[in-house]
Amino acid sequence: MEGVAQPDPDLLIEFEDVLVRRGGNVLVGPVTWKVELDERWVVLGPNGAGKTTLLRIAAAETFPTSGTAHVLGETFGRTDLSELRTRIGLSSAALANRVPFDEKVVDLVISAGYGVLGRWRERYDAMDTDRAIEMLESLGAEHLADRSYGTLSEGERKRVLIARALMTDPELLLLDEPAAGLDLGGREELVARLGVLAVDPDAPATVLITHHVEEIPPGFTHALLLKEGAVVAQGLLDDVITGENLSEAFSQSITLDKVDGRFFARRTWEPGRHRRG
Ligand SMILES: Nc1ncnc2c1ncn2[C@@H]1O[C@H](COP(=O)(O)OP(=O)(O)OP(=O)(O)O)[C@@H](O)[C@H]1O
Repeated sequence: MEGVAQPDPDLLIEFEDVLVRRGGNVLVGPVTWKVELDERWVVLGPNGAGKTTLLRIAAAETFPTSGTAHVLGETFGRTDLSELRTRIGLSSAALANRVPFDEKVVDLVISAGYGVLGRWRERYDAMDTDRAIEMLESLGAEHLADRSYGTLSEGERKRVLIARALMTDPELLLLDEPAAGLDLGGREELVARLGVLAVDPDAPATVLITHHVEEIPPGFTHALLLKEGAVVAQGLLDDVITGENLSEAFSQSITLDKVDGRFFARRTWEPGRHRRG
């Protein structure tokens, strides 16, 4: 691995020309991206833009086909990715689908500390339980502790999975579409919780994937906008989340509003455009 650059100790994610190719197709890249300690990033783009593929590299779940990837100061190709994964909190649909329905919520949160999904011990330490309840509290989900995962609503499941991702006090928190499938109330509740986390100086650096600007919690600082695997724009949130950039990413004219620190987007209304004849 001679010639591979040393990681910058101030960066949690440091990608240089990272690219993922499968079967001759470029799924994402080349992406050069740097995430610092106190930053909260949103990765936004249409279906198939490559968001999850990029996040899976940040989650140490997959290698890039080319380029250089450093996460938490570790260099891909030189480090044990399974070790690295223990330092990262991840909530994703792929993970949600693997949770046994009869798993008790508090056990699901605790088991993150042991790097497993299902309950694998008869008893956990009181300290483990206390911390799990604390994490559930921070997401407003402590009342669900004794319920089984299968009985939870979609919104409750999302909050429990984020509590689980926080259980190990990760250095990096990765949230893949945390608000997907939630109704308006559920989305607003989650966005508010994530907004509190975003401004907490003790919270880990966070990367959140979404298709919808309405799901960007207040307090988020940066954005990476993808289209067909390529970066449309990246940098400070207000510089990236603009009508112009969204129009480019979503291939239609988008009008954007910002109210109370939140973004709202819609297709630009063009009178007569949909009239027949
Ligand atoms: N293992 C794979 N082999 C081939 N193509 C893949 C593979 N995984 C993903 N893709 C393709 O790569 C592209 C990017 O997928 P990815 O899931 O990263 O996009 P996304 O932006 O997260 O999409 P969505 O918003 O719909 O979840 C898509 O066209 C997808 O079909």
